[in-house]
Amino acid sequence: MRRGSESTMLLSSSLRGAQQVVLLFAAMSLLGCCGSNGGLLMANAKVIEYRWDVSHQFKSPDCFRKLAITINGETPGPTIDAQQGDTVVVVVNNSLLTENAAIHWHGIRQIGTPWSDGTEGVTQCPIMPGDSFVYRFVPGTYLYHAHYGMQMSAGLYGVIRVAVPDGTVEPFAYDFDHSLLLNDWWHQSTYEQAAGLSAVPFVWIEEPQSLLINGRGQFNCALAGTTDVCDTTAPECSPYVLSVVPGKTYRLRIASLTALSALNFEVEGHNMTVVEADGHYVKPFVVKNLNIYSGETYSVLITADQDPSRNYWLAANVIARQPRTPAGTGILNYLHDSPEEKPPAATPAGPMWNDTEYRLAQSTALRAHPDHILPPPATADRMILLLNTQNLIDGHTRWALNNVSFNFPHTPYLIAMKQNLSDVFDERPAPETYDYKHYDIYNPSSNPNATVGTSIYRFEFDSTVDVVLQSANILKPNKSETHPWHMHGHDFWVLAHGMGRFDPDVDTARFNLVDPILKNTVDLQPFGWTAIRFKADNPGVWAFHCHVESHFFMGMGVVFEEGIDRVGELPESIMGCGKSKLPNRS
Ligand SMILES: O=C1O[C@H]([C@@H](O)CO)C(O)=C1O
Repeated sequence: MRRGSESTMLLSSSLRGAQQVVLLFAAMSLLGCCGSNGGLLMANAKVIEYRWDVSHQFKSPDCFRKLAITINGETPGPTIDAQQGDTVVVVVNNSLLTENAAIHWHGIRQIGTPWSDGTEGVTQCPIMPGDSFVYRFVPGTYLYHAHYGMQMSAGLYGVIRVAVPDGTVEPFAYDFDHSLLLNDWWHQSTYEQAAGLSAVPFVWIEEPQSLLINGRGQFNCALAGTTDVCDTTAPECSPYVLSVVPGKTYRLRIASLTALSALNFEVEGHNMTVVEADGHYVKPFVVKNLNIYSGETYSVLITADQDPSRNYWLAANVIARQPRTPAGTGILNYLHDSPEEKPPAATPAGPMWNDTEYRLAQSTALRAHPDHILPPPATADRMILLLNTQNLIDGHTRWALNNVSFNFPHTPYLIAMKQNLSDVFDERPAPETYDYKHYDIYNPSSNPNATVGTSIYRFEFDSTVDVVLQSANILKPNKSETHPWHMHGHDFWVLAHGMGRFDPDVDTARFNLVDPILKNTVDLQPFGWTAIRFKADNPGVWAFHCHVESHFFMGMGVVFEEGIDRVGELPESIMGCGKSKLPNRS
């Protein structure tokens, strides 16, 4: 079982160089080894080194030219391909001319290496020259992306695939393995977007211009008004083509790093069997359409068993918000002489965007694979209710949890706590609940004011915590939104989803304690609630936030701490900003 079988990093880097940060990942053995500070590399373990140069480049992923943040000139960046037991070394050269960077390894739990999580303001200072980090991987499908400002939607992202060790059999079989990374894409720069979100009056980012499949989309250049910046014939924006051999079975690792959009993905004419979610095996179930929220990964199996005399669409459609973006398309290619030949059918339109019941049905269908169930503790030591609201603070539109909108300090919490720095964050406990008996989730709040805060939730080490996310009406009447919540440093059990107001006296009876799936990202539906449980067993400080980049930017997140006294000496490499840089740190 994956939880508890991870072990601690064993390598550190001696590499140093101007503008370079060295990231080391050690994927440790699952096979019964390793206490919390030990670790053996598997007999056939490899060290895989990646050298990444992060820079601004003009790119045209959807045919429209725009400044993007790239890795080695590309967006998405390279796929990290490793096998459990391998050590992955990523040497990052920060060539952004005027910006820092931070890269979060999304889904990697960082047990024993909380400083390696890559979250600016929470676990580390932004990437500075000469830093070195150690990371570890467990098998599954994960993601990496910027966790600094709004650099994620500028293109700084990619996929991590960790294969099981040789000789380990997965609970399903396939012939080929492909990754499909889904993104949404705006033509406005993220700097303009951030300025608008912070402005009074508020300027919303609106819906994306395009949806991308593996970094490729097709914007209708006629709408751009000028051919100087938009060229539909640019090879960069030709559709992504997945070529298949009739009769073969494909594992598609479908991953979403959208900045805003929830998506529905389908392969025209082909059923998909869902077998993995967020790095955990699921009880297989068949779908024609897959809902996927930002920060989630799924593996599905498809068999190329359809009429081989034509091609088929790969299609992603916006759901959960009124779509103003055409489908993102690619081609499933049976015709090896004409890989880009358009399929002879209309682009799949996906389900109704506002069919919440349909989305809820998929979310509740996700169960742990019968042979890979790790049951949750039967009871929790603490329950936190988090009311998600949109608020006005001094005229600014913000998101808040229990009326506190998160504003993270630029001295990372992890460093502040280990170094006993004072005045970095509000040390009063963050609010545990809200007035759930009386709060009307179906109407805009009668008092939209909230406060901005930096307080956090502190857990007793190894305790069991339930968090219930409650969504509510936004500032406008008759509207509530969908939020994908992502937790750093942990996988959590998804105990239940429900519609309406969560009542702890009644709804805890609905918790699935038998075969809940472990995930790191979960959807919260409009006017609904989602209950999760986790063990506070990973010493460190961890963000838990809405994975909609603009919502996190507008305060939609909280911070958890557990076992800070068990965190070893911090590597100097993570320090180098804010108060932690000062020689006199008290
Ligand atoms: O945070 C958001 O702000 C807008 C809207 O609610 C206010 O214009 C929107 O759709 C969001 O998701």
